[in-house]
Amino acid sequence: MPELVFFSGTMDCGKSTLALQIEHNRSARGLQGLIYSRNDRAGRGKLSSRLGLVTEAVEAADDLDFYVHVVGHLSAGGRVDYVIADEAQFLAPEQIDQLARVVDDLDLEVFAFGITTDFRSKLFPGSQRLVELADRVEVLQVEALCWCGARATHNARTVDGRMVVEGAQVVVGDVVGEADGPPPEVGYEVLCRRHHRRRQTSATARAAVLSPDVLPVDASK
Ligand SMILES: Nc1ncnc2c1ncn2[C@@H]1O[C@H](COP(=O)(O)OP(=O)(O)O)[C@@H](O)[C@H]1O
Ligand SMILES: Cc1cn([C@H]2C[C@H](O)[C@@H](COP(=O)(O)O)O2)c(=O)[nH]c1=O
Repeated sequence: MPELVFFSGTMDCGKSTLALQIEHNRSARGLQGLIYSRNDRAGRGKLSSRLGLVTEAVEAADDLDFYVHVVGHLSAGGRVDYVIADEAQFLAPEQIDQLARVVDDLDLEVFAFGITTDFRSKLFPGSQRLVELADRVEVLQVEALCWCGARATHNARTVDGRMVVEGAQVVVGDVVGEADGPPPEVGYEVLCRRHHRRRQTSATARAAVLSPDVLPVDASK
């Protein structure tokens, strides 16, 4: 039976890479997929991975109806064996319902990839609907790590290097590492829950080590 599968995880845990691998393995066997993405860092109409691979994709704008689009493709004589939707957290809940309809009414596999929660650790509406509707939710096997070495489960946003918990839900950007030079205006860092709650990024942890007189943790939190 075809399924709606939600591959979820933090930023930078390999979701887009897996999407490209699923696409590669299926197309190598002569299957044809429709690939969608939204707000990919590489630009409109792209699905890109940090490993350097990139492929063309249909940009899933607000007004795209997935069911109508797939049916249109089939009606025009196109072949569709499966559907891939990357950056699915940015999709509207109704678009997730349309993906479920593609599975149920067109008998096609749908693989959706996205982060579950935003920088405030709140569900994205698209991810919430995926958790509600997916046949399976798969957590990526390659764990992203917090600076402390624990499994990263949360996404932090930094503005000018400082972690923030207020702002627009959607700001396209990338994770920034210690070797990446001065912080960009808006960056992201994956953290474990403990350090997300304490708002301790790698930069603040480093600063605390350099200033041992400063107590690192507010015990009331
Ligand atoms: N230089 C590198 N060498 C090996 N693996 C890398 C390198 N750069 C990135 N990666 C891998 O790629 C992953 C990010 O892949 P990507 O598909 O872009 O993530 P996501 O879509 O989840 O944000 C990293 O977690 C890491 O495993
Ligand atoms: C946490 C968070 C992330 N985003 C953006 C930043 C990136 O453009 C994407 C995630 O892409 P990835 O391939 O999973 O790294 O989402 C956002 O807009 N708002 C957030 O809170």
